[in-house]
Amino acid sequence: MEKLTDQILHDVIKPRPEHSFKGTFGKVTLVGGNRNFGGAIIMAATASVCAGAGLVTVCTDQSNSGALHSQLPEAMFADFTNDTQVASLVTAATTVVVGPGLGDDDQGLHILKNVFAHTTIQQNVVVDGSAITLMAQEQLTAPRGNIIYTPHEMEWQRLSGIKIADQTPDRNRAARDKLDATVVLKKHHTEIYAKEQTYQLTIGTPAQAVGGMGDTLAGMVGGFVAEFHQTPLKAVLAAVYAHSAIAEQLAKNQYIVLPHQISRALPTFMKKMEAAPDEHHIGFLD
Ligand SMILES: NC(=O)C1=CN([C@@H]2O[C@H](COP(=O)(O)OP(=O)(O)OC[C@H]3O[C@@H](n4cnc5c(N)ncnc54)[C@H](O)[C@@H]3O)[C@@H](O)[C@H]2O)[C@@H](O)CC1
Ligand SMILES: Nc1ncnc2c1ncn2[C@@H]1O[C@H](COP(=O)(O)OP(=O)(O)O)[C@@H](O)[C@H]1O
Ligand SMILES: [Mg+2]
Repeated sequence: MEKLTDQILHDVIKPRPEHSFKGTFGKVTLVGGNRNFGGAIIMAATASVCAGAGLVTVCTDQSNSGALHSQLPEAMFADFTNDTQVASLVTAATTVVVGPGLGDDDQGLHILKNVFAHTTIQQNVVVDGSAITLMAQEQLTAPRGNIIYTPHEMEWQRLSGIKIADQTPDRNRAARDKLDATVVLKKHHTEIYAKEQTYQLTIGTPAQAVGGMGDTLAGMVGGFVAEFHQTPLKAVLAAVYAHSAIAEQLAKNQYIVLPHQISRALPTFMKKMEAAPDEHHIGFLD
């Protein structure tokens, strides 16, 4: 297993080209957030915006519209029960993030099937939270695209059939190979199962054990793969690393870290990381 270092940040986060516009940095469509879990998709969208995705649209329950706009005016809103609109927003995206707070009821299933029917082979598709649970429960076929699953250990148990206690690297890799996708297995020292290699995060803190932390990671992964689309796997690895690196910095002075604080720290963090390694100092929030 290859241990990730902050080199991955320097490999991925580069100064932005002068000749660019929002379209250069990808379009992310996020789908999730039912009446009860609106915060999940707002946190995910906040992470995508703060990571630097060019355009971000959120398909969610109508009741979340006001909260979304007041928290994140940079994002656009669509009603996730409008199948036609969701289909066209999914098709128009370069990256789709589906699942945070979607819910595993009939409404969530209907929306997920509509999303899965409209992704394309060129897109990155981040499948998180309820979308993973529904896929496992309903034995749904994976959608088209570069699929990135971001399960926690229980979601991975549901998707892979491997009980948490039996989730060894060898078994996880065999399950990944069957899925033919990138799997970000979230836990203390998250493991990333990619086609050729397995990577391990050796940073991160229990201060991250807070609801919404994974929703934020899903949005960050979506934002990074949209923005750094030339190197999608490295973008995933950099997002996973940055998420915990920022959390560790905040945890120096905080007992717990709020997920949105990670997102809000991203622009400053990324500015420090665009410089060559010897030009930055590690206390980037100082
Ligand atoms: N503010 C919000 O709106 C929030 C919404 N959320 C959404 O709620 C939905 C359900 O997700 P949940 O994960 O809460 O529920 P799940 O039922 O999918 O998973 C939680 C269960 O898994 C077990 N578990 C075992 N190992 C675990 C591990 N390493 N990490 C996490 N759980 C582990 C827990 O004990 C618990 O029984 C998702 O769509 C999620 O995005 C959550 O993210 C919490 C915050
Ligand atoms: N003790 C811990 N040490 C390091 N990271 C943790 C710890 N607990 C949780 N995390 C991280 O927090 C996130 C939790 O994801 P998830 O359970 O999906 O949260 P949610 O669905 O509530 O947003 C993952 O990225 C996981 O690696
Ligand atoms: Mg989650």
